[in-house]
Amino acid sequence: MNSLHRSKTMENERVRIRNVEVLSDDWYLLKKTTFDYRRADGVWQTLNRETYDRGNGATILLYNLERRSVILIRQFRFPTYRDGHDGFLVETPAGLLDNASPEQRIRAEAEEETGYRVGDVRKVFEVFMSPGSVTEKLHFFVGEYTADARAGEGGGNVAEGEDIEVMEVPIQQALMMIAEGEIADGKTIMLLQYAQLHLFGVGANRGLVTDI
Ligand SMILES: Nc1nc2c(ncn2[C@@H]2O[C@H](COP(=O)(O)OP(=O)(O)O[C@H]3O[C@H](CO)[C@@H](O)[C@H](O)[C@@H]3O)[C@@H](O)[C@H]2O)c(=O)[nH]1
Ligand SMILES: [Mg+2]
Repeated sequence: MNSLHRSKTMENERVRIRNVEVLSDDWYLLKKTTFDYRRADGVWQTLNRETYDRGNGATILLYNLERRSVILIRQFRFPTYRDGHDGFLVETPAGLLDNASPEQRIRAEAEEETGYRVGDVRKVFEVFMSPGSVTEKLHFFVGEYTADARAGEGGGNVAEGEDIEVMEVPIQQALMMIAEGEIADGKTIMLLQYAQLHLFGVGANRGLVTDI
């Protein structure tokens, strides 16, 4: 049978959970699960997998068609601080859902991190960003901003250690930053490429950043 036509139930029958061990619950949840997995040839195999569970999240690209610009943030991301990287990442605003709906959460998060009050938002993807180890599903949005929609400074929550720089960047420059490795965050690259293809509407067929 073609893999596209397999039902979810049939696929679930291929997995039997045997044991779940919590390795750490200090901040979020790191678990080790032992399960039996039925391989494509029908043979059962026992596997162990660690999963890191921070819940789900949402992110948004704020864009302005007239100014041909986007809002990006820059912040220190400790896990990336190694192997020669300084740990400062240029990203789209994002936050964990904490039991709120993705749309509700991304509005609040965008304003907290960038200061911009967001009007209509559109959902564009729902994606597993690191499916080998992280349980999180990330909800992707785009929304227009205007200069007068800046309700505050943004910057994030100081008490939680957030120290966020807000940048208005021309779309062309943002795309160049991907090409040059200055933007190295998956969600941000996905949203900027979405914007290149579907929002700013130039260079879609040619795919060259210089065409924008
Ligand atoms: N004490 C402590 N605080 C932590 C820890 N890990 C994260 N925090 C704090 O938890 C807060 C989470 O901030 P959010 O803005 O809600 O989330 P985020 O870190 O920006 O995550 C977003 O981007 C991620 C990367 O793309 C996404 O994975 C995630 O879904 C979300 O969209 C931050 O204040 C951060 O300092 C930790 O281990 N210990
Ligand atoms: Mg955040």
